[in-house]
Amino acid sequence: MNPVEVDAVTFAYGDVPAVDDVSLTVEDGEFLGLVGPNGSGKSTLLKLMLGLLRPDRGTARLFGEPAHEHDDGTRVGYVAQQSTRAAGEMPITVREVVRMGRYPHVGVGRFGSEDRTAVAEALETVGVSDLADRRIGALSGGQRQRVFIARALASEADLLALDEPAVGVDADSRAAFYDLLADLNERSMTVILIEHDIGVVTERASRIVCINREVFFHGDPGAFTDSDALTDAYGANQRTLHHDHP
Ligand SMILES: Nc1ncnc2c1ncn2[C@@H]1O[C@H](COP(=O)(O)OP(=O)(O)OP(=O)(O)O)[C@@H](O)[C@H]1O
Repeated sequence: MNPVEVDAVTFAYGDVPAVDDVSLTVEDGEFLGLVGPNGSGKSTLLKLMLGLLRPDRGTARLFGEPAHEHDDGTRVGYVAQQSTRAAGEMPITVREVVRMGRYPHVGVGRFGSEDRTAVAEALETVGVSDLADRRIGALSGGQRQRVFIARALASEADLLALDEPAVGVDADSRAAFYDLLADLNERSMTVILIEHDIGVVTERASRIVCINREVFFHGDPGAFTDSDALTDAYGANQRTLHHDHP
């Protein structure tokens, strides 16, 4: 079953159009890079895919269900724009953040040894076990992103959706973080990454979608680099679009 299927989705914030007639499938195990200029609708499209917004027209399905009905907190790990920065204000430890990933599984029940093991393994996988008892605010931006990935892993997510997760993080930590994403993807995690650094995405993603309200390109990274999609999308006057891409 495909993690994400959006069909002819259109969305506006009041009279501000954000996404126009976008159809897109994210297949199990792929690493999708979602790119486009500022304000081109990337975050909005991701929220539509995850059911955090409901389309004005068209349909969005998440693991086969209407996306907005998929609200049980499992299968999807979402790292929203700036969320790692906001987390810096939270007076809780790294381990506590990762434990939150178990809540959908634990429900009103007790946190058992299986849950503790899942948390420990998630911390280990992203390489932050030694920081587990530190306050999240005492971590660097790069370390914090890893903690959010660990939370998703602890929740046994099959899909990681990240909205510019590395804003404000130094170049070395960013590269290491993206390598971690590529690693997880190789171990069968489906990844959707919004990223403004085109180099980062074309190096690591298996497929690229470039949007500026509409889809300008959808295909493999090599073809994207060789195409005019980038210039078209970035140069587009949105009301007088002229392009040949589906
Ligand atoms: N909550 C909101 N209320 C009103 N308009 C919004 C809201 N969020 C986004 N928009 C508008 O919708 C359009 C698409 O925004 P969106 O954040 O999806 O783009 P983006 O490609 O993710 O941008 P960026 O790369 O700058 O983060 C923009 O014109 C933006 O100003």
